[in-house]
Amino acid sequence: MYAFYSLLVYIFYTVFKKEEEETLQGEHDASPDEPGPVTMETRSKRSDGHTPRMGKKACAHLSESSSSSDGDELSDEDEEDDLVKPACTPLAAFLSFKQEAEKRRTPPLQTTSLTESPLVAVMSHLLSFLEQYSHFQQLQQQADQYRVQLKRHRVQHRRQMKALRSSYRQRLRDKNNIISSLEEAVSQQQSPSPLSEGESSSNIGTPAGVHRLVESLYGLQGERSKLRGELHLLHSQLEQKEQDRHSHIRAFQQQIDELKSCIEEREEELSRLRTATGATDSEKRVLCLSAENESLKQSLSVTQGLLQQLSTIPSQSSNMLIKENENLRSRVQQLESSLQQRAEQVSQLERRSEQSEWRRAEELRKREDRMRELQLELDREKGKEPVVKYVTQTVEVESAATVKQLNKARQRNEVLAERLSNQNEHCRQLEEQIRKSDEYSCNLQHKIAAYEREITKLREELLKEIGHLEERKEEAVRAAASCSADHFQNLQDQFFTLQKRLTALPPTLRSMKTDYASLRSQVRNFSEFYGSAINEAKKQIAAAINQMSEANKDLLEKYRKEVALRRKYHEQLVELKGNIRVLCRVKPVLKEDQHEEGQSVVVAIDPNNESSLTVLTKGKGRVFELDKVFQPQATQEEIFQEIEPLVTSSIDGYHVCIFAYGQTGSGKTHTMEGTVENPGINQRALKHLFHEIEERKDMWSYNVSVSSVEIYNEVLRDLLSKDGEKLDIKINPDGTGQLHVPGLRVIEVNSFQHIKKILATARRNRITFGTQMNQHSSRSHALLCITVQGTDLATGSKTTGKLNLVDLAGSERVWKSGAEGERLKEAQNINRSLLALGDVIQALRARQTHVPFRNSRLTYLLQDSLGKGSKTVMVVQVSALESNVGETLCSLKFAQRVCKVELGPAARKIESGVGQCD
Ligand SMILES: Nc1ncnc2c1ncn2[C@@H]1O[C@H](COP(=O)(O)OP(=O)(O)OP(=O)(O)O)[C@@H](O)[C@H]1O
Repeated sequence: MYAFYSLLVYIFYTVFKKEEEETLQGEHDASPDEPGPVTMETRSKRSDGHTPRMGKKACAHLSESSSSSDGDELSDEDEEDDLVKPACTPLAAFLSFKQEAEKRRTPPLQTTSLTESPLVAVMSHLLSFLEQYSHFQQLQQQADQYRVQLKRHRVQHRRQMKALRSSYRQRLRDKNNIISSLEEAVSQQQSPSPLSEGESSSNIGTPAGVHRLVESLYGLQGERSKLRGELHLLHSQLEQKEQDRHSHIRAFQQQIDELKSCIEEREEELSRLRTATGATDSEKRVLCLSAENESLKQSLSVTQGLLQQLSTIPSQSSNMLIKENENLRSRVQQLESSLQQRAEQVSQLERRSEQSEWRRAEELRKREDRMRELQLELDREKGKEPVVKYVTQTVEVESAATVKQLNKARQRNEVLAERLSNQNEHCRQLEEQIRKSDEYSCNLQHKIAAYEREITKLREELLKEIGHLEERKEEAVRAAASCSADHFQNLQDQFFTLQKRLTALPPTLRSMKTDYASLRSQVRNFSEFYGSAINEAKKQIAAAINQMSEANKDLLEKYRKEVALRRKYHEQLVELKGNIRVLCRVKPVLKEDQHEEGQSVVVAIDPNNESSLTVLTKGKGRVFELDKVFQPQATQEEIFQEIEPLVTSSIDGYHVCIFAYGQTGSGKTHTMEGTVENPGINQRALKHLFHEIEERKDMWSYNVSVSSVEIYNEVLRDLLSKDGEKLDIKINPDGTGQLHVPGLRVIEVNSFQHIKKILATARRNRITFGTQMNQHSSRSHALLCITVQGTDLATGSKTTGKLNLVDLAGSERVWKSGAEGERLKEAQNINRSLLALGDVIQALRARQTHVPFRNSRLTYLLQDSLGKGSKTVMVVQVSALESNVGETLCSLKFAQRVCKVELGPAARKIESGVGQCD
């Protein structure tokens, strides 16, 4: 390694030594007239500030050769000196590098981490550098020679030109003198002098004298024109010479430019090589700085372009913003006006609602007063049936009126709800619009922020550029001291142009600044105004929504109150009448029922009294008082209207039983089941049930389950199961004491459509046969049991309501129906179970401690619905025909007995979150 370094140092030393020797040799060999190549030493000395030998020689030579020249030539010499000077700088740098290398050679070699391959690389770089450098030197020398030759030629040419010019001028001056003297002479001859007047007069007087004078004058004039021609010729020659000189100068200048470009190329190559071979940091820095300078120049031009663009952008964007601002302002005004309209509508609705509420409250107060009066009257005259009936009728009338009013209120509520939904939709649209406006404003602010950033960036760049230019100016001023006059002039020109550009820039910047400031203030004002307008609009919308929701809440509250009141009235009514209600439906006389011609109708109904019915028997009219008697033409809907409140009670957690009783063929199945086109109580009740559940879904959640059984010949059968297995009635092992049927299929239903299918299945599975009295006689009691379990969403309390819909088998007189065999057995079982039902009713009416529920499957199964705290409705079906008068009387007598049963106040089956409280 040491050997390698020694070799490297030796190579360096040898190369530089050789160069020094060559330089010294060149110096000694150089003649004073022809300056030799400029050596490293001379250049280094020049760079160090010493008088260069070569410079001295050149100066001596030039001063010798131009001893007769004027001040212009001296300036040319200076110029030559300046032309030579820049070539010394790289050489000086290289020499300093060499000195450093020599310095490094002296200390002992340190341990180095260089391996063989980097050293080889360094050596190869150095060799290539030396090679390049020698080539560069040659080029420099050539350039110097060319420069000196050019200078010499130029000086010689100028001298020649000056000499020529002066000789021609001299000659011209001589000729002019001659011409002027001749002209003087001629003028003297033409104007006779007063001193020689006598002599002249004597000469003029002779023709020979005059002739001589004229001849001499002509001769002089000819000579003069000749001289003028010569002068012209000289002038043209001079011009030609001048042109030649110019062409020579141009050619030389061209050669100099080519050489300069060649030198620049070489210098660039050398700088590249230097960078590659590990040039000093300062050189690298210079290169980087020059590159940065170039990039800054480019960025300055880009910046200027951007500034020009930006000077136009703010005005455009500000116009856009102003337009947008106006649009948004108008939009906000529209929103405000629409909000005002909505607020007015809401206030109108509120006023109307208040008025209707006030009227309703007034009516309710009156009704309550009336109820109280009636109650008092009832209490006073308890036991007097007519009064009860009167009260009942009055309450019914009032209840019907309340129902109508409630329907109206419901319709009004629906309209209001629709309006509210419209309002909500509009509010949503407004909110959407506001949201979009917000987004747009946000985008604008982003754009403005981007502009701001760009402007700050540009400003920073501009300031940097100004600083850079200032630095360059200072550098130029510094360099001016050492530069030639032309170069200084160029720099000065550049500086002035830059200064002009700098002075031209601020107005643009100022205008841009003012534009930007105005735009920013506009945007700030706009965003403030827009933000406040949006906030105001939002507040108004929120207030309107609150008002609407308040109004809606009020209406809902009123509606709930109305419903609760209605329920209360109904309960009061039921309690007044007793918890068993008996309705009577008279079957219309159908063609198929008139087995014998001329059968008369024995049942009469008073159109003014809906609760009494008269049966003509044996010439006498027997009046039966029931809760309600329906005309033969009464529709299924009318029947259901009467039952509807009880169905609602089952949702509230009451046990309700609705059963149809009557002789065979009297229309029980028609009333309970109906037909597909004209459904009966079962379907309507379930429909109503689901409707009520839907209405209460905000406060309650319900589970509805259904089971269906038939009791045929005292045997319990599942109507929803195909296997027809016998079922048994047992006490529920859960300890509640309630009955249940193990193995009974209970289906949970969640829609009316679902339950329709279940009803169809039950109907299909029920046993029917044709009898003399009914072609499709139901030979069993059918029970449809609906259990409604409700959960209060607010409190968590649970209710369990039951709705038993019973289609009893028809009682029949065996002798009359002609039943035999199986039909006879069926009829006997049917009659037995109906008798058991009668016994139960009797026991309940008589308030016996023991009620024989277990005497039949029917009564056992209906125990829950016929017991205390239940609500029961019996629809007694009667035929109006004379042939059925006996059965009609029996049914009506039974119905009247049922009417007298008191089940006591109905109890709601409700279970709180903690325990059960019936
Ligand atoms: N109100 C009515 N309007 C029209 N038709 C009726 C009415 N009531 C009953 N009917 C008709 O009378 C016939 C017998 O009625 P339904 O089967 O309902 O009697 P029922 O009491 O159920 O008899 P059973 O006890 O034998 O089953 C049916 O064809 C039915 O359509």
